[in-house]
Amino acid sequence: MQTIKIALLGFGTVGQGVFQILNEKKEEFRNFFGIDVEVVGVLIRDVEKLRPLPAHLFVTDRFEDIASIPDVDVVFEAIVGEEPAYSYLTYFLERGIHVITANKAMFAKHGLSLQKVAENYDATIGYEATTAGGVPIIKTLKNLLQVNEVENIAGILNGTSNFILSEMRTAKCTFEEALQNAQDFGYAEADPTDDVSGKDAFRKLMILSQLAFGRQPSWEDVEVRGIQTLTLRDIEEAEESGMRYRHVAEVNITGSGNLQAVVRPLLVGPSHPLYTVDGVDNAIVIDSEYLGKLTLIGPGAGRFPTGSAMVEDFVQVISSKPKVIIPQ
Ligand SMILES: NC(=O)C1=CN([C@@H]2O[C@H](COP(=O)(O)OP(=O)(O)OC[C@H]3O[C@@H](n4cnc5c(N)ncnc54)[C@H](OP(=O)(O)O)[C@@H]3O)[C@@H](O)[C@H]2O)C=CC1
Ligand SMILES: N[C@@H](CC=O)C(=O)O
Repeated sequence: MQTIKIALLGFGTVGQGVFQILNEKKEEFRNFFGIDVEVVGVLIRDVEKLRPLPAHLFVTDRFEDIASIPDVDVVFEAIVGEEPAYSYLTYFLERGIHVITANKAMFAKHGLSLQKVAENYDATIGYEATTAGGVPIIKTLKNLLQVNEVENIAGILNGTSNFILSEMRTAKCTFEEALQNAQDFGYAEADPTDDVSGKDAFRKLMILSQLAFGRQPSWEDVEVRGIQTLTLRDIEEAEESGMRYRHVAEVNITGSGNLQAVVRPLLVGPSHPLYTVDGVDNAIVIDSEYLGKLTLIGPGAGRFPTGSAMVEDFVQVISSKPKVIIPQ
């Protein structure tokens, strides 16, 4: 049986989710695809940290160690920030190694360039997990775009912000308490300022814009506001008047072909499609030419939803690339 060798970059919330799912699905990979899946190396930053990893598994803080493992087929990347992630992924793609990433800070800026590298070297880059956690927004948009022009995308793209707003409203906790809970659940970014300032939702919106419209608006033209200034009183007052705060990111194309985007807290009423979306869920409303409005809702962050999105990309890679699975 053929063995697919995997390297993991990052072993935090997301990396651990991927590792666990790959292990739990070993039998299915054997039965359905006729492959053995083996994690051959894990890159982390701090080798002193205790980790739930088998003792025999190769763990290192040196990229060169991972890069020199022979015959790696697929790399999962779940580290933090633009660099060194962009350089690492370029390195693998240029060697024809398939890459699956959850790193939206890197992908919003360098996604297009990485996709070109992947194409040039007959490799694949999967990025479902960069946007809306476990919600299959990237594959849905790709499908839809085969027939439709997209006109507008609007949604809740940051699970931490939605979780905080929901906790403040339902459990009456303070912003700080709710944020601490989101961090404890593994929803928040390493630097949660990115979540509550709207920056994380903005990056995801740019990834969606690139896919839906083939381009992004100029970043400096996009108004980006987060939820960090909302108080418990603001949220209570909204509730008293039958409204709820949602953190909404939106991009649309105008009649003259310009892109307009905005990221901000919005007051919505009961008839709004985002009114009932609570907790860590994300929701995206796509308005397109023939289909009209399609709404996707589901877990927008966390170990297993994000890990699942990455392993789904992996299945896509192994089932569509003949050079990964050599037909028997
Ligand atoms: N948490 C979530 O729900 C989601 C996260 N993401 C994205 O996935 C990525 C990972 O997130 P998450 O797992 O939550 O983050 P964590 O902080 O939990 O884990 C990050 C992991 O990457 C390692 N790491 C960080 N920087 C480097 C580096 N320069 N070189 C080598 N290893 C490094 C860390 O090593 P060490 O353990 O030694 O510190 C750690 O194992 C991020 O880009 C995030 O934006 C995407 C969707 C959802
Ligand atoms: N911090 C992010 C994680 C997923 O992308 C979020 O809360 O949405």
